[in-house]
Amino acid sequence: MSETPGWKDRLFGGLSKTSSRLSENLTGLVTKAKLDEATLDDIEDALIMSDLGPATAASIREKLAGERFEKGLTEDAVKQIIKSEIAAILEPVASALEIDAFPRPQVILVIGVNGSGKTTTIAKLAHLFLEQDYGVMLAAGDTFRAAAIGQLKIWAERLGVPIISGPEGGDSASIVYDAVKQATATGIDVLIVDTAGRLQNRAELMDELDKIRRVLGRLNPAAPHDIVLVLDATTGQNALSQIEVFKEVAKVTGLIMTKLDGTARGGVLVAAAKQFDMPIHAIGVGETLDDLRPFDPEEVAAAIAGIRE
Ligand SMILES: Nc1nc2c(ncn2[C@@H]2O[C@H](COP(=O)(O)OP(=O)(O)OP(=O)(O)O)[C@@H](O)[C@H]2O)c(=O)[nH]1
Repeated sequence: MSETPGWKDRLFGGLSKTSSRLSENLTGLVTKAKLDEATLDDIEDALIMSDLGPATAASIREKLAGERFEKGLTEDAVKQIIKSEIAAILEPVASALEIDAFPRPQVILVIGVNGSGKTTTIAKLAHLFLEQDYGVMLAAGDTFRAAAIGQLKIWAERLGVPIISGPEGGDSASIVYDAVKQATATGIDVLIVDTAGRLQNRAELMDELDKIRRVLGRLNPAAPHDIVLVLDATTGQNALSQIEVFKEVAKVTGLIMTKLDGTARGGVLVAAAKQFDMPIHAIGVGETLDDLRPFDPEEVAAAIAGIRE
């Protein structure tokens, strides 16, 4: 897939708050010629304060302790090690959403709490698939609020893709059923379904998703193919608790982390990768359609560490 011009700028620009915070936290720590235990402790604390999570911070500390730093200790040398550790953590989980379902369509359910960036992410995903020449359809399965349905319709119109929707308070499962039928009949490759994000009521959410699964299963036993959880990076550690809960309640198959541009807490992406062995499909670094891409672990690690080569 061709890379959108400027993606690297968006990525590095988007993650600049995170990399600046990391830099600030490290400033002054790396002035000594030797890394003693106290300095290592301070660096580990700085990494935890940068939201990378205790496990990542400990593994970077271990790496630093094992280095000899023959050319003297510089902040850049430390950042290089942080970068390669982050890349090694992101590598196994970075996994683009592939459209390979047969029979078509591939059904992607998108879940996430209100305000997480779910609707915008659906539009960005649709844009990404359209760029790859796939036929895309949207389904407004989050019938809880009229505004959510309206928002998705506006995106569908802007993108020029069909959308199946129903009234506010309507039955999500029947909307999804209609959407799959129509998508199948019209040769759509990928159906992206907006679903409810009511974490407040787990039983209700679980029932609703179970019902969608049952109804889908009648048309295509393999559907839904993907259940993608959208997370707002600005919520920091709270994003991690959401993964914990949604993983159980909604059988999430992969993650998308958005709003990495709006926060100095982008390290939470790394914490999520380390803590949960779950595919991370893409990241969002802004509000426009081009601001969401599958990511290159090396590049994201460099952007978080603040090293642009
Ligand atoms: N800065 C930034 N803003 C984003 C990103 N993704 C989404 N947003 C913004 O976040 C706000 C909420 O996004 P929505 O897509 O409406 O979120 P939602 O989860 O569907 O929320 P509800 O409609 O409230 O349920 C909007 O103003 C988006 O433009 C991102 O990657 N970066």
